[in-house]
Amino acid sequence: MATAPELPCHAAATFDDAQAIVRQSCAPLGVEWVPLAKAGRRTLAGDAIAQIDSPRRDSAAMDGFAVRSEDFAGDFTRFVLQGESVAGGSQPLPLRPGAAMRISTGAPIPLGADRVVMREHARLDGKEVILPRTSGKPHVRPRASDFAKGTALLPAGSRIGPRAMVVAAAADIAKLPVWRQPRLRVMVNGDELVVPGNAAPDVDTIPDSLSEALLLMARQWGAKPLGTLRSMDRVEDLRAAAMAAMDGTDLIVVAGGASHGHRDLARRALMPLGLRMAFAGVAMKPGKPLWYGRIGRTHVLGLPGNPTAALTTARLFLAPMICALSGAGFDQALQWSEHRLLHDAPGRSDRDQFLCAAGDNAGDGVAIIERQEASAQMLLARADLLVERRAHAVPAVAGSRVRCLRF
Ligand SMILES: Nc1nc2c(c(=O)[nH]1)N[C@H]1C(S)=C(S)[C@@H](COP(=O)(O)OP(=O)(O)OC[C@H]3O[C@@H](n4cnc5c(N)ncnc54)[C@H](O)[C@@H]3O)O[C@H]1N2
Ligand code: MOO
Repeated sequence: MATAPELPCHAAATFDDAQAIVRQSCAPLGVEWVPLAKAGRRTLAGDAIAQIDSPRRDSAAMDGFAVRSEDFAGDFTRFVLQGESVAGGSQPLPLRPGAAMRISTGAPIPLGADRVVMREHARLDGKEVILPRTSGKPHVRPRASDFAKGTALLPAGSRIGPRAMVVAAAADIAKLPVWRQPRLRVMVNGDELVVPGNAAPDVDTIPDSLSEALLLMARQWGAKPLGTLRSMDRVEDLRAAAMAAMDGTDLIVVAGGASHGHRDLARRALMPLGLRMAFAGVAMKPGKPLWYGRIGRTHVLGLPGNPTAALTTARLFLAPMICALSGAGFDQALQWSEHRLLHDAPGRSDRDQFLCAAGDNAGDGVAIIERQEASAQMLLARADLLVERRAHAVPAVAGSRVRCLRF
């Protein structure tokens, strides 16, 4: 890791350098075994292996009658009824020649039978049943025809969502090896900040609009949010908050206090705790004050205080960090896609820009939102994409394709 730059810092790193530093610094935290019920949204650290065959035995695919195909003598044949096989029942006796066994979907097929005639095609007559000759599907699911015991059903690296959960449960897996979730704490600082819902009576205050959003983003990308610590604009306050934040935490996100103001104290407060900086300042817009370092094993990401800048940089840095720490891989959160610009995008910038934009619902069009102020917040209500405009890029005309990230 690079050594701590002197304060005040300049926009030291390029966006690509900063991404490379963070990518290299964030390795998966370790493996733990969790019960299936706790495995949702976690990332597999090893393959999920089938513990049983599915189906477990040759089974009926329909409710009806199990028969031998060779017993059919004409278009309709009369069979003697021989007991019943039900789902959850044990293997029935072998089917006698000329007999039909009542059977339900999922029930084991008696030895000798090779076909199930559906219930709705059968005519019962006392202790016998008259069945039509059918040449279609035999309605038998052979043992292990879905998967066999020992098969790797979900590869390491899969995220457990509802579909994977069905597969793991069907495989009779009790516990899964998953990567440990990074435990994350948010620190916000500012004398002006109050818990949302408490600002109205005092014009000197504003709602803390970042804490819950950052915790939510963290949870969405696979972290275990531990909560927020708020502090006033005093070094001692911040330091006390940071000491509390360190406890059992893998990743601290500090929002605000990142810039050059004499009250922007975040790094100054954390230095005596052993903070080692990797970069402070990135040539990007928004996000110039972004910084990253470590205190021991704890990662510390410093976001600019301006809310849209904070959320944009969190999407570009925090989300991939969480994915990397939780075994899903840094790039899991950086799935760029190309969209068609709905208007000209003029202007060259000397910094890489990541602009709030709105996709059109119908196609792959995207419109950059006009007022791009890092302190603005209302635009986030409709900014579902970030458009990348690299430094010194030539102006883009309507219809050209731009790289975008889901925001
Ligand atoms: N002289 C300079 N001034 C500024 C620079 C610069 O390079 N030189 N950079 C500007 C940029 S870019 C940004 S972004 C901001 C970032 O400043 P800080 O990270 O130090 O953030 P604060 O000063 O603490 O706050 C800035 C602004 O954001 C509001 N804020 C902070 N936290 C929250 C929160 N949790 N919820 C809602 N709003 C929050 C805070 O009230 C301030 O209005 O600095 C520029 N200045
Ligand atoms: O870059 Mo600041 O992060 O523009 O608002």
